Amino acid sequence: MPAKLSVNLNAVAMLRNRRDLPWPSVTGIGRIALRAGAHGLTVHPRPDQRHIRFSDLPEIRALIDDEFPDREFNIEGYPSEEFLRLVEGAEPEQVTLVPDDPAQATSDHGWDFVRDADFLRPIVRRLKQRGFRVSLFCDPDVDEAALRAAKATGADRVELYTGPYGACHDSPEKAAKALETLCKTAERAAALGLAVNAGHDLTVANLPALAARIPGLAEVSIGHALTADALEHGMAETVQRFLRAAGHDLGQAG
Ligand SMILES: CC(=O)[C@@H](O)[C@H](O)COP(=O)(O)O
Ligand SMILES: NCC(=O)COP(=O)(O)O
Repeated sequence: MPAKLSVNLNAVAMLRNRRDLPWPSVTGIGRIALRAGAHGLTVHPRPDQRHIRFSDLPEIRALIDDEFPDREFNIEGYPSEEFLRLVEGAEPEQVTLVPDDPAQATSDHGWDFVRDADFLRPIVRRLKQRGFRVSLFCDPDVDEAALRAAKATGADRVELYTGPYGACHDSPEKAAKALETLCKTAERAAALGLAVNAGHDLTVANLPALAARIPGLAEVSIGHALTADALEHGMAETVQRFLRAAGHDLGQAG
C-alpha cells in the first residue's frame, strides 16, 4: 500500500496571518485537501503561534469528525506542558514529537534517542494512555542502538527527517546518497517494529524515489512544496476569476 499523505497546513496558516482577515481559511483549505483524497491533516503549532494558532486545532478536529471521520489529524511539536495540553484537547490520531527549540525557524533535526530517552518515555506513555499514536522525529542517519532507544520509549513510529534529502534537489548524485541513508535507517527501524513516516521538504519531484526505495513507508506529511504547487497550479484560473470580477470579458477561452 502506498504511503498515506497528510497535508501540513502551516504554510497556509502563515499566509492567513499576514492580515487580520479570515482567509485563506486553514480549515477551508484542509477541507479541500481531504475532499481531494488526502489521508489526513498535519499542523505544527509553535509557542508563538506564528502560523498555526491554538484556536485552529478544535476547528480542524471538528472538520475531520463531522465530514471526514476516516481521516487522521496529526499534531507535531515540542512536548512542552502547554503543547501536551493542547494535544490532549484536540485528541489527534497521531502526535509527532519534534525536538524543536522555540527560536528555530523550522524543524531541522531529530531526537537524540539515547540522551532523550528518560525525557520522552513518560511523555509517550501519557499520550498513548489517551489513545494517540506516537511518532518521534528522527534524523536521517540513525544507528540501531539509537533506534532501540526510540522503540523503548514506547513510540509506535519514527518520522524520518527528509530535509537533507530535499536539499539535494540540484544534484541527483547527492540525492541518491541521501536516499540510501534514509533507506538504511528505515530498514533498521522497521526491523525493530517501528513503523516509518517521513517529512520535510518533500516534493512531487523527490517523493517518487523515496516511496519506491522505502516500500513500507506509512505516511508522508507535506506542506511547503504542496502549498507552493497549489499556488502555481491554481494561479492562472484565479487570475481569470479576478479579471472577470473586474469586468473583463474573457469569452470562451477564459
Ligand atoms: C516536523 C517537520 O518537519 C514539520 O513540522 C515542519 O517543521 C513544518 O513546519 P513549518 O512549515 O512551520 O516549518
Ligand atoms: N513533518 C513534515 C511536515 O509536516 C511538512 O514539512 P514541509 O513539507 O512543510 O517541509
